Amino acid sequence: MASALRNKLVVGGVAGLVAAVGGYTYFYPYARDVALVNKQQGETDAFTVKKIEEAYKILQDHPECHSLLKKHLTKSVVDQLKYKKTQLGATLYDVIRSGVHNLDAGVGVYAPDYESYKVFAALFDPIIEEYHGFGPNDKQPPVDLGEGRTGEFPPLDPAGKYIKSTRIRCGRTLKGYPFNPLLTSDDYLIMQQKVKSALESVQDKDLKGTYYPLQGMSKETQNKLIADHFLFKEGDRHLQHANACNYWPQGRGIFHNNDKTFLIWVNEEDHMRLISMQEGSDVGTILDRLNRGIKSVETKVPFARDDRLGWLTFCPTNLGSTVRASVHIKLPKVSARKDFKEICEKLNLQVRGIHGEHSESEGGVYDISNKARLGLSEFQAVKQMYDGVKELIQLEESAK
Ligand SMILES: Nc1ncnc2c1ncn2[C@@H]1O[C@H](COP(=O)(O)OP(=O)(O)OP(=O)(O)O)[C@@H](O)[C@H]1O
Ligand SMILES: NC(=[NH2+])NCCC[C@H](N)C(=O)O
Repeated sequence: MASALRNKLVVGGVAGLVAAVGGYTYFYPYARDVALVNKQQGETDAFTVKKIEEAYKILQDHPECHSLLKKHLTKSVVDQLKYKKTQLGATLYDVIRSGVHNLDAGVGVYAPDYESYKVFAALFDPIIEEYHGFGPNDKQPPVDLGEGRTGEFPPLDPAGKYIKSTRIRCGRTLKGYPFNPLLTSDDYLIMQQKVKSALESVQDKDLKGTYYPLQGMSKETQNKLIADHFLFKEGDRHLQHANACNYWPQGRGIFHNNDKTFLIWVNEEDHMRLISMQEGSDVGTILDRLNRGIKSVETKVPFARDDRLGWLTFCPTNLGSTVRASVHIKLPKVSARKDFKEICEKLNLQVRGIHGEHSESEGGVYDISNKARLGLSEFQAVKQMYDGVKELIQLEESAK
């Protein structure tokens, strides 16, 4: 028996919302996937426990695997965590499966839901500590987007000798939803609708734009957007093996303004990635645009934040400020040095290739960004990139 109360409903004792999406009406329980949760409660089944034990062996036996997962998934951590489950049913195997199928991964773990960071803390905490330098008793500082202080970041390379373009992105999770592996097909449609409606109400002239769902987008358009560095790639094996690409391309898409200087990715790795980018090196202007973009969206869709971990993200490398500020830069002399990567590491910088993570440099152009995102504010994360890149440019100029 179902009793309707405006758009709220109770079906078989379960309270939920009725949502109309794409011409269909869905019943959406407040307690997520109740039937599924009931089925999944209790200890991890013997088959999964065996898979976890086998995974441990695969990682340890592989001489070329150097991931943080391998390092921190010790026998005692396996024994401590192998029977554990979150309320939504995520097991240790769900956390590690990407790194077990991708032995070349640098990190190798993802959190299927928010609770995983707590239930599987014996694995996540040491990985987080090694990646961000953020200990178990540390706490993410309060939000500081650097509003009113973006003038502290004048163009890094005013003459345009080294930097081609600059990009700052952050990630956000919609409150009340788990991460990709636990999202249902309906979740994707509902979340997409929520974000799309929020974006339609953006009034700021230079932020205003259009949402383009991936479903129905021609391959040609998609590939052009990827080649031009605006859209996420498809078929990332790290995400695929994390079970993060279910129902693809449903619920995935991109919003952008006319100039493609303010963009939002929907339901790729994170529920949302907000991006501000443009040619040149005017970090202050780019940060100011991103900040206005964040403000205009967060009033419409509430985001999930944890007191200790800051803004929540699917991958532990993105927690906290979630900010990756990067430049596409050509430094012929410095990048030819054998110790180029070490120099960058010392400056807390991460080096990537021209087509993003896990890609190679082309024509001497590198993607250089801040490495840490947790334990420092948004402003400090941008400053980490800014100061580090400034130093690299000075090194380039002083090199013989
Ligand atoms: N400074 C930049 N200028 C132009 N394009 C950039 C810049 N930095 C990154 N990009 C482009 O953004 C796209 C996404 O890159 P990438 O996936 O490495 O980073 P991300 O969006 O920060 O996410 P993640 O860290 O999760 O991979 C790629 O096409 C990449 O070349
Ligand atoms: N986009 C990210 N979350 N990047 C960080 C890690 C990516 C991948 N899981 C690895 O370990 O190499």
